[in-house]
Amino acid sequence: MNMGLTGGIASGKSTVSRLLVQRGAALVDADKIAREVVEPGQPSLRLIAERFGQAVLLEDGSLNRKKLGEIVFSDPSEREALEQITHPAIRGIMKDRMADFGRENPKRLVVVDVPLLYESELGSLFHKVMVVYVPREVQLARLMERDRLGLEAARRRLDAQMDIEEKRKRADYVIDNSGSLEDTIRQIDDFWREHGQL
Ligand SMILES: CC(C)(COP(=O)(O)OP(=O)(O)OC[C@H]1O[C@@H](n2cnc3c(N)ncnc32)[C@H](O)[C@@H]1O)[C@@H](O)C(=O)NCCC(=O)NCCS
Ligand SMILES: Nc1ncnc2c1ncn2[C@@H]1O[C@H](COP(=O)(O)OP(=O)(O)OP(=O)(O)O)[C@@H](O)[C@H]1O
Repeated sequence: MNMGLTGGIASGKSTVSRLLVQRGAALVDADKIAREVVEPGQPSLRLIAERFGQAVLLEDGSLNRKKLGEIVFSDPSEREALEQITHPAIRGIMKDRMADFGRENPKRLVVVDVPLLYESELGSLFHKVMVVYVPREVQLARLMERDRLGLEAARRRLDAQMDIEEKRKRADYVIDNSGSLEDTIRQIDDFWREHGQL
C-alpha cells in the first residue's frame, strides 16, 4: 500500500515521516526530489536559468534558492512558471520510486511526502492520504522560527498553498501535530498498530 503524506508548510510532515520510517515504512520525499531535479547539469536548472535569468544562479552555477523563493512566493504567475518546469520531472521520479519500493516488498507501507498533493491534484496516485495538521497560527510561528522569516514573508508562503483546514477535511487520516512531540508519537503509534503492518 502507498500513502500520500501532506499538510501545510512547516506543519510537521518531515517529523511525521521520520516517525513512520522509524517504524518500518519506506519513504519517497518530493521535496528531496525537487532539490535533485535542479542540481547542476539537470535540464530543469537550465530551463530555470533561461526563464528567470542568471541572477537566480550562484557563482558556482548552482541554484540560488533564497533568491528564487523570493521571486516565486511574491508572484503567483512566476510560481506557476517554475512549477511548469519542475513538476513533471518531480512527478516522474516520484512514480518510479514508488513503483520500485512496491516491487521490492509489496507488504511494506510506502509513505510519499508531497507538500502540494492537493494543490497539484495528485490524490489519485495514492491509496490513502494522511494530513499533518496544525492551526495556521502555529504553522506561521514554526515557519518563522525554523526558516528565520519575517511575518510577511511567512504569510506569503502560507498563502501560496491551499488552506490547511480544507486539507484536513479531505484527509483519510489526520495527525494533529499542534501539541508536544510525545503527543504526535502517540498518534503515530496508534496509526501504525492499525495500518502499519499489512
Ligand atoms: C522556490 C524554491 C527554490 C525555494 O526553495 P527553499 O529552499 O526556500 O524551500 P524548500 O524547497 O525547502 O521548500 C519548502 C516548502 O515550501 C513549500 N513550497 C515549495 N514550492 C512551492 C510551490 N511551488 N507552491 C507552494 N508551496 C511551495 C513547500 O511546503 C515546501 O515543503 C523551492 O521551493 C522550489 O524549487 N519549488 C518548486 C518545486 C516545488 O513545487 N516543490 C514543492 C513540492 S514538490
Ligand atoms: N510537535 C511539535 N512541537 C514543536 N515543534 C515542532 C513539532 N513538530 C515539528 N516541530 C518543529 O516545527 C518545524 C516544522 O516541522 P517540519 O520541518 O517537520 O515540517 P514540514 O511540514 O516537514 O515542513 P516543510 O513543509 O517546510 O517541508 C520544525 O522546526 C520542527 O522542529
